[in-house]
Amino acid sequence: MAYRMHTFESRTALAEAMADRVAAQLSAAIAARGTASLAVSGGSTPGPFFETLATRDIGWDKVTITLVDERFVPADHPRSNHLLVATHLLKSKASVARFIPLYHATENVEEAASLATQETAALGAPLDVVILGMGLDGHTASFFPGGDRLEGALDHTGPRRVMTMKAEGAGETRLTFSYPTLADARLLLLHIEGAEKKAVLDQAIAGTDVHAMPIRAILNGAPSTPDIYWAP
Ligand SMILES: O=C(O)[C@H](O)[C@@H](O)[C@H](O)[C@H](O)COP(=O)(O)O
Repeated sequence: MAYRMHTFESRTALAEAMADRVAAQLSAAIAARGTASLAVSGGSTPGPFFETLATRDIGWDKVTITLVDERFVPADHPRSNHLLVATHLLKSKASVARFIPLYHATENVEEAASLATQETAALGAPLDVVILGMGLDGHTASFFPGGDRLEGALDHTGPRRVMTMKAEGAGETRLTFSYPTLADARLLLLHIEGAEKKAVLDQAIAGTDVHAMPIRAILNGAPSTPDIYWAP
């Protein structure tokens, strides 16, 4: 396993430190290449961090934000990760950032995945910053244990794409970047909070079966060494 652990006294301290780290990486990308790319996860954890990041004074007009994964629901649906980002991140100084959604109101989810693959290809590779979360089942992005396309999603030599994923623990059908797009980010972060998530992380570190706990594919063998940010 290769990772760097960053532990904080409080979730506020974590949000401030991670916002500084992400802002610095985005600014460095803009200085080096004129633009920056940021892919974020959804769920219940990142909201306060998004609010903090949105206050950072960087060249947000040169930043494109997208999602690590998305539920196949429209942007006005309460389970939408696009809605989460629009509410908590595309505001304040970050309101001028460009956003590329993964969801498209297409006939079927495969068409939406194909459109999202085309639209996000413009971000180039590697992405500058990828922020992952982790579920209590050890999933990350939409790499769920038992996912119908988990094998293809985790293929280190597979195409950089947005693909569909169905799994018992996922709720709606998902749209998710594949492993190659996420795992070689210039800055690869895993943001988890609480004692339960720490126990799941420890369990993931103690084992090797990536199908049982897909987060292991990030902790072990990712081209980029992930920085884990954790607070109780
Ligand atoms: O769409 C999603 O749900 C996320 O992208 C997903 O991968 C998330 O990071 C984990 O499920 C953790 O979610 P919580 O922060 O809600 O625990």
